[in-house]
Amino acid sequence: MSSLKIAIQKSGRLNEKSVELLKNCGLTFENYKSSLISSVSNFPLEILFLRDDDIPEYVQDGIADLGIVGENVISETGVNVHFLQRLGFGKCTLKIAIPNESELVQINDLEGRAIATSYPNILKKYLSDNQINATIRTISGSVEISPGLGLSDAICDIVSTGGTLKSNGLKPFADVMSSEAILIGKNGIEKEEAVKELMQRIQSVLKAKETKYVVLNVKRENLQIIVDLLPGVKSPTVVPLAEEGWVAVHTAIQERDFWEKINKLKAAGAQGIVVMPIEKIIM
Ligand SMILES: Nc1ncnc2c1ncn2[C@@H]1O[C@H](COP(=O)(O)OP(=O)(O)OP(=O)(O)O)[C@@H](O)[C@H]1O
Ligand SMILES: O=P(O)(O)OC[C@H]1O[C@H](OP(=O)(O)OP(=O)(O)O)[C@H](O)[C@@H]1O
Ligand SMILES: [Mg+2]
Repeated sequence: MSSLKIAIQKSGRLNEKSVELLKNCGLTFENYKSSLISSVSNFPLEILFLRDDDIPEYVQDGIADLGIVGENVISETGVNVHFLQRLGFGKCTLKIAIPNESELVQINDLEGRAIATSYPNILKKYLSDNQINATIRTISGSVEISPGLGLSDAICDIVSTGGTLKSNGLKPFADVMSSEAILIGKNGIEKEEAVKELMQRIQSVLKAKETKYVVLNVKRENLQIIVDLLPGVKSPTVVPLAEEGWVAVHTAIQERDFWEKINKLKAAGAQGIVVMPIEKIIM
């Protein structure tokens, strides 16, 4: 069987999580920083380590079959690729930001102003959708320093914690797009058996990540309240404890419901609650 090729970021914000995801899918490969291509020994896949800006076009042109890249970069390059899976990491927002002391109040106030960005195409579309004429100054990095240097009145760049804006005396002004890492494929690749297999593995890893395994002890008389709170993947496993009248309940709960459920479980008499990560969930 000929190998598929997947392009991931060589270094930077998405590299570590992309490698971790592929390893969690059971793929075995060398991850030397110096090698730009690595073969997976137990799956028909080669990994190309690239600058993230190049990944969408490599996938569109079929040089790579698959890629992991930020939605922002896909939009900026305007490629025609297939979105296979949102991956839940690399979450950020592309925002317009202005100096703290700026007199701009609403987005229409950007009319006639200069905005520095590494995302000229996304910004151009945003401005045109909002019928604003502004000058776009394209720079490739360290965008946040440009208002301080007198190069622009505003910036359009990626924000996550907001720390970089703050330390450069800027404040958020408008949200342009939200983004996360996406698995993309060249058109038609989703029909390949190996891609289906890889997608199934990725989905089971993602599903496991958002779920926790919970074990707790409860008096049998309170069991029904606990079972009602914990539907589990199918239904909870209930096993008797050595101590008469007590049972252990094993189940899975969604990470997002975690604290709310844990407090309700404690209120319902649950004791010795142990919460564990899950590696994979195969449905
Ligand atoms: N602060 C952040 N928090 C979360 N995700 C981010 C953050 N900054 C960037 N990202 C996401 O990670 C992607 C890669 O960011 P990074 O800063 O590593 O890009 P880069 O410097 O252009 O890398 P390359 O050297 O590959 O061209 C971005 O396109 C975006 O999707
Ligand atoms: O809101 P924050 O959490 O501060 O993150 C935002 C910063 O993160 C990204 O840069 P990165 O640190 O990846 O460096 P780079 O621009 O050199 O790629 C982005 O370009 C912002 O500058
Ligand atoms: Mg880049």
